[in-house]
This record gives sequence, structure tokens and C-alpha cells, in this order.
Amino acid sequence: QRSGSEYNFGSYQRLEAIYNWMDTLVAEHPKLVTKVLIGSSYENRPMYVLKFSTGGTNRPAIWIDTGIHAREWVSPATGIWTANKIAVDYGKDASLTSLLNTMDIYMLLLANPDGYSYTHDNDRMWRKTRSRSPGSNCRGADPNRNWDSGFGGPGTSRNPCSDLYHGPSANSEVEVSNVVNLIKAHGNFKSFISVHAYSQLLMYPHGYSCKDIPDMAELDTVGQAAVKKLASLYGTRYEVGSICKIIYPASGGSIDWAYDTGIKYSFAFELRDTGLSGFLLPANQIIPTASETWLALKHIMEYVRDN
Ligand SMILES: CS(=N)(=N)C[C@@H](Cc1ccccc1)C(=O)O
Ligand SMILES: [Zn+2]
Repeated sequence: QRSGSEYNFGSYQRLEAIYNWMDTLVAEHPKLVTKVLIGSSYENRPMYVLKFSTGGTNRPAIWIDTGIHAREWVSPATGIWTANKIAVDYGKDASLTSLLNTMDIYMLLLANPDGYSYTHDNDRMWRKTRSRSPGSNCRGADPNRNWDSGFGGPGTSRNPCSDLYHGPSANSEVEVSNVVNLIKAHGNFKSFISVHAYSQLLMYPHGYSCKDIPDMAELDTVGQAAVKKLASLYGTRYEVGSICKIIYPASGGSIDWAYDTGIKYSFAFELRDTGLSGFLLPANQIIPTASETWLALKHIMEYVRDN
């Protein structure tokens, strides 16, 4: 279907509809957007990254992933709206256009496709991947505890039945190793942004330690300015801080790995709301959430472009 017409950005869509929509986005903006297959999930679903590029080779790049936790539906919904916004606004929004004339943006909209599918067909509250654990009837590892950053440390579990199960080893989840391989092969990412829900937070590393990172002051300043712009639309209030300090210790998280691998501008969003609806955010809040989040994302990307 044409992305501009039939696809309803204001509703939660099944995996198949999102994949179809990606194809229409590429078809409608062939000079800007390409679909890059970075590998398959545990259950053999393709993992596609949308690459926004106006040319060059291996330009400095910004990474955005949504949907790593399956039940956090407003995350991929926001990613889809954002991908469309970037495609539509290129050539119209001077700041975005200048960014895309010098940098690339990579978006992984469904970072945990097996889990996302499972929340539609089996268990709305599923969080993890769907991998099998030898010796256990429980399935899946937390893809946000499986990265090689303080792996197995505080805020994780070695019990395959726990929602915080870190997996048998770092990068054991193919959904994680597919991303790690791309980031390493590319080698020129300047920013790594992972979008979660809920709590209305904008966080920076670390989760595996509460010690301030060397770039803490800078990332905090960027974060504070970003959430100020977010709040300017509807007054939605976000808090800014390190993962460990602002919520809890969490080891093996993606943005900790990204930061420690040298990607300075690494952030995690926790979108709406603060617990009233939680993971079951009503669909009528998708577009408002995506619209306000865009102001924060744009601020971060502009800062990365200019620094
Ligand atoms: C509610 S939640 N599960 N999205 C919170 C999310 C916080 C976090 C984000 C990035 C890195 C580490 C930790 C998590 O526990 O994985
Ligand atoms: Zn999450």
C-alpha cells in the first residue's frame, strides 16, 4: 500500500503490515531510503534496517532502534512515524536536509521481531526474544541485557525464566549479534539511540555502573536541551540522567556497549507514559508521542551533526 495513504500511523500494526509499509516507503523515496537486510531473527524473520542516505560512502552515521522489548508497542509505532517524517521532510526542513547531506541515518524499526509477533498472537506482555534455553522450558533472553557491556552484572538474572535473563553469553541472541556485526563493520557511527517505553526518561550510559562516564556533563546538557524541546509541544515532562542513577542498575544494555565501543552520543528513550497505561498506551497517543519525541531526536541529531 502507499505509505502516505492506507497505512494508519495512529494505530498499532502487526509485523506483516510494518514490513509491507517499509517497502512502500522505499518505493516512494528511492533516492533516499534503502532497505538493508542485516540478518534473521531466531525464528528466521528478516531483520531490515532502513538506511537514509543521500550519497557518499560510509558517511558518519546515526543509529536508531525501536522495538527491542516486544511489549513496548509505542516504540516501533514512534519509529515508523519518525521514518516517514524523515523521508517526507528531507528537502523541506533545512536542518534535516543539511544533516542528511553529510550523515546517514540507520533505523531498525523491529529490533525483536519474534517477540513483537508473539505479543500480537500469544502474550501481549512478552518482553524478551523467543530463543530456546537448553535445560529449561522457559523461552527467550532479555535483548537489552545481552550486549557485551558488563555482561551478567547487576540488574540481570541467570534464570532463563526471568524477564531479566541475560542469555548464556554476550551476543548469544542473534537479534543482538546482527546489530553488533553491522555497527562494527560500518565503524563510523557517531550516535546510538535505543527507544523503549515507558517512564518518560532520556538516559545516557552507564547502566552497569553508577560511576559518572567521562562525557557525562556533555550528554546531560544535550539531554536536558532535548527534553526541553520535547516538552514545548504538549508539556510532556521527561527526566534526564544515567540509566543506573535514574532507574536502576542494568548490565548488558545496548547503549552501554555502544558508548564503550566509542559511540559517544549514546542515549535511551523511555517514551510515554509514567505508568497510568504503561505498556498498554492507547493508540490515540501514538502520533502525539512520536511528534514530541521528534523534537528531542532532531535536537540530538543536530548536535551530533555539529560536533
Ligand atoms: C521499561 S524498560 N524495560 N524499557 C527499562 C529499560 C531501561 C534501560 C534502557 C537502556 C539500557 C538499559 C536499561 C530496561 O530495563 O531494559
Ligand atoms: Zn524496554
